[in-house]
Amino acid sequence: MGYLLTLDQGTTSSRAMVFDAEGRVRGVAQREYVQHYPRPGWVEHDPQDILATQFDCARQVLADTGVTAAELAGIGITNQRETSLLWERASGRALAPAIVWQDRRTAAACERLRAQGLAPLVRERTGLELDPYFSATKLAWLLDHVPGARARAEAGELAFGTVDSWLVWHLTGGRLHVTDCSNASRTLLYDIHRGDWDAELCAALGIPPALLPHVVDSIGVCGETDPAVLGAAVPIAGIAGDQQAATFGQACFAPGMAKNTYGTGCFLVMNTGSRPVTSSHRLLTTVGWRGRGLVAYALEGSIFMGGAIVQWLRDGLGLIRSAAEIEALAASVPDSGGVVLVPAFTGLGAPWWDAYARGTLIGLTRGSTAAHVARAALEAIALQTVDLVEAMKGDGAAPLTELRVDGGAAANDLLMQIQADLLGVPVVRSRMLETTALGAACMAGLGVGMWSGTDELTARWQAERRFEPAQPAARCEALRARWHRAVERSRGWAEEDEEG
Ligand SMILES: Nc1ncnc2c1ncn2[C@@H]1O[C@H](COP(=O)(O)OP(=O)(O)O)[C@@H](O)[C@H]1O
Ligand SMILES: O=P(O)(O)OC[C@H](O)CO
Repeated sequence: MGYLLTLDQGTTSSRAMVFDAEGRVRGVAQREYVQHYPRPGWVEHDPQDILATQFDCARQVLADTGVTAAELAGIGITNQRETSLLWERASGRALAPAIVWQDRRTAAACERLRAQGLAPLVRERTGLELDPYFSATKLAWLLDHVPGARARAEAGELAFGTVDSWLVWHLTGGRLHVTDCSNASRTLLYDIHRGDWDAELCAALGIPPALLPHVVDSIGVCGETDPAVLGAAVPIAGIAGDQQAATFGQACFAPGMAKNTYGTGCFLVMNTGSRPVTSSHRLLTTVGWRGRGLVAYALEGSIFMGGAIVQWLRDGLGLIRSAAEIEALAASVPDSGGVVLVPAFTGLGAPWWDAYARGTLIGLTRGSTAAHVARAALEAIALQTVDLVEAMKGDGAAPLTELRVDGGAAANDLLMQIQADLLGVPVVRSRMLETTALGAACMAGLGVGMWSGTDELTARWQAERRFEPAQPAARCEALRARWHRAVERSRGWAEEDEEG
């Protein structure tokens, strides 16, 4: 009974990991799956792909490690957030592709809701922006476009969920329709102060409450799996959105501690303690985690394109054959030669929140090369992060003494050095890069009482490498000023109605 299994359902891949009682990784299995871009600005996943890749990974990692389901003390689930699914309660069948967090099809709907004056109420109750990023307008779109869905939803025949709910539904053979408070806090429908769904927002956004899952703690047992899925009933003991889980996995337990995850997007999350802090710089206020006596809120800066820029250089432009190749290409030039890439491919998130911004490559000259574009791509990831750190400072957060980092693109040493230079504070890469899965494992470990508290987790956290700032501040200021000029040029570009 000494093992924990985590399911980490990410934007581009599903992963499963087995941890032992000391928090050591015993095995990992990963499967990429297909991204669908049916129209400009749209991003979809096949709900069956999500299930199949995730459950395959779970079975694979158990087989590889020789750990049986009966030896699992608990399961921790962590997931790409906001991505929205609608399914039939009777059959568990999804009625449409999942609308992914990056999808912009509801930009015009958000615009209309803003025009009705809804934004201040949304911000006050949910801590979020009225942006297509979040779940509720995606769900409303599904209800309006899947034939008969609205009437069936009103009749209680359908269920909505973010990816955690979808996984739990199928892990429990349809017995449990739940989401945890961190995922709920990304829907636009959850009052983060009262800790419950908000009837007024549901009405304003056209969401029948009968669709919504029951909200549970992030830490604690909420049910157990159907033995048919993994071979034995296993307690589901932790659930959290992937960025909250990564914050937990980075042991950012004290207020003021922050981490940045460089995955598909980049997500800077700062623990603000047991009370929500309101941002005046368009950062999000979100639930960190709750359960077993712990409560944390967080300020978050969300960037839609992080490592995904590197994927685009690989798949869209063919400039590199693998993500890792970008480092050598970008390092072959001392700077970007004046080239700036604003990766507003799916609009801009914090602190701009411009659903109509689009990708902009500017400053090209006859001397510009693929290497300059590669360097501009890495700089863009780092410059977006600097904007978030500045916004946090503006919100009264104490200046960061260091930034803890993780995620796939954090493996890139050049990117990490550029980040430290531009931030002017050390960037510390944790030994464990899979902090999302680790965070979910820790939550599950606390949830089943295998671990006593966060002190144990803090003691286990280790840095792998520290990147010290090495560039003069004046040069960094000049780069930021040029970046902001380019951002201005990217804004408000898409004018066509992409709602379809
Ligand atoms: N060496 C690298 N340099 C820059 N980006 C990288 C590197 N390795 C992976 N990436 C990027 O990291 C992302 C994958 O990170 P991951 O944490 O697995 O993302 P997610 O959880 O969002 O699926 C991809 O977008 C990929 O392009
Ligand atoms: O799958 P990731 O790691 O890119 O994370 C996605 C975020 O949860 C979206 O908010």
